[in-house]
This record gives sequence, structure tokens and C-alpha cells, in this order.
Amino acid sequence: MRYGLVGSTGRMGQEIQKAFVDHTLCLTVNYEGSWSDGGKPDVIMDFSNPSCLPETVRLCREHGAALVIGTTGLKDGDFEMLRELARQVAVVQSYNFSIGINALKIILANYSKFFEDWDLEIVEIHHNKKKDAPSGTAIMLQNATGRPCPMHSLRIGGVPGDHNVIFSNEGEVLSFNHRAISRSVFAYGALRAAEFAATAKPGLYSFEEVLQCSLKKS
Ligand SMILES: NC(=O)C1=CN([C@@H]2O[C@H](COP(=O)(O)OP(=O)(O)OC[C@H]3O[C@@H](n4cnc5c(N)ncnc54)[C@H](OP(=O)(O)O)[C@@H]3O)[C@@H](O)[C@H]2O)C=CC1
Ligand SMILES: O=C(O)C1=N[C@H](C(=O)O)C[C@H](O)C1
Repeated sequence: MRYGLVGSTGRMGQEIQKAFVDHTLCLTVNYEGSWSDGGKPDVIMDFSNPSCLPETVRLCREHGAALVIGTTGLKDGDFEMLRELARQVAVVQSYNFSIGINALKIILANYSKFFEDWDLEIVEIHHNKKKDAPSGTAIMLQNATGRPCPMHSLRIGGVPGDHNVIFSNEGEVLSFNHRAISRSVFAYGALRAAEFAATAKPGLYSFEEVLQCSLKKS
């Protein structure tokens, strides 16, 4: 697979390059500018900042490349841009490319109805360089529960990503905790999404859908 990488110099950009060692990096974008080997990428990876999205979308259109986007902090207009691009190419968008978080999304979507009258709060912990709060994952998990709830963000040390979804009533506490031990899990998930997107029909896909498709095939 030939891939482009928006945010190539960042923490995730570095992890992606390690996970994609068997593939060819042919285009990069970062604050310092862009570079290309002159050929077409099959897929473009974007782990950067929402301000890069117009350039990412332009590059996907120019090359007819699929897109895998993990950048958080997207606004309604950004999602509109992704839906528009997805008419032309496959787009996989997720605020979290770990298997555990995507399994948790399915659990919450199916079982939150049991706890409709319980209190619900989400606590997320990330490294002190993270720019956005609450995390994209916290927003995604809240959406999966089907109702708004208070979200709390801690920015400490080098934590790659911890999420706690806590339900409680007068007599019980039920909490779901996911901890990313290494940032590499996101990069390996993104690789799985890229392999899917490179051959998928145009459309906007979640990572959960990518995982469901591979379960159906096995
Ligand atoms: N979906 C998921 O599973 C995950 C998503 N993320 C998300 O990925 C994103 C990146 O995270 P992380 O790698 O930690 O962040 P970093 O700050 O380490 O990296 C950001 C990258 O984007 C580049 N960049 C930022 N703004 C611009 C711009 N305006 N023009 C060109 N290049 C730009 C930076 O370039 P330069 O180095 O030159 O400044 C850098 O390469 C975040 O939104 C984060 O929340 C993170 C982990 C997992
Ligand atoms: O910025 C990070 O590091 C992470 N961002 C994503 C988010 O905002 O949810 C995913 C992961 O938790 C790491």
C-alpha cells in the first residue's frame, strides 16, 4: 500500500510510520510543509489538527485516495466535508482506533438502556501535551450511551489514553475502564482501517464497522 500522512512529525505520525513499516510512505504534510515522491497514494492518514482538514480533503480528491482520519476536535462543518468526500472515496473516521474502545461503544449502545435513571459521568486522562478536552473518545462514548453527561478531563504526565464510564444509583456503581498501554494500539488499528479503506466502496465508515466487516469475513 502507498500511503500519505498528514501530521507526519507528530506523536501519532511517528507511531503510524512504525506500524506501516511494510508499506510505502509517499506523501507527508506537517507545519513545515509538504513532500511527495510524485506518485499517487492509495490512502491518506490524517492524525493532525482540524485546521489541516481542507488540505487533506483536497489531496484525497486530487489522488482519488481513501482517507483514514483520527484527528479529534472535528466540528459539524468538518463532518459535512467528510460526508461530501465519502461520495467519491472510502473514508474511515474514528476518534479512537483501539479495539477495546470500539467494543465498549457497542456494549454502551446496547446496554445503557438498563441504566437510564442512573447517574452517568465520564472521566478521561491523557498526557499533558494533549490540546483538546474533552477527548474525542469521551464524546464518542457519551454518544454511544444516547444521553449527555458530565465529562471530566485530566492532563497529566505521559498517559496515552484512559477512559472511565461510570454509572451509579443509590445502591450500585458500574464502571467501564479502558486503558491504552501504548500509543501503538491506535496505529495498528489505523493500519487495519487503511487496509479496509484501500479497497472499500466510497462511503463514510466508523472503525467499529471496519471491525464488524472483518468478523463477518472470518
Ligand atoms: N483516533 C485515534 O485513535 C487517535 C487520535 N489522536 C488524535 O490525533 C491528533 C494528533 O495527535 P498527536 O500526534 O498526539 O499530536 P501532535 O501535536 O504530536 O502532532 C500533530 C501533527 O500535526 C501537524 N500539524 C498540526 N497542525 C498543523 C497545520 N495547521 N498544518 C500542518 N501540520 C499541522 C504537526 O506538525 P509539526 O510537528 O510540524 O508541528 C504534527 O505533525 C490529535 O487530534 C489527537 O487527538 C491521537 C491518538 C489516537
Ligand atoms: O490525543 C491523544 O493522545 C488521544 N486522542 C484521542 C482522543 O481524543 O480521544 C484518542 C486517544 O485517547 C489518544
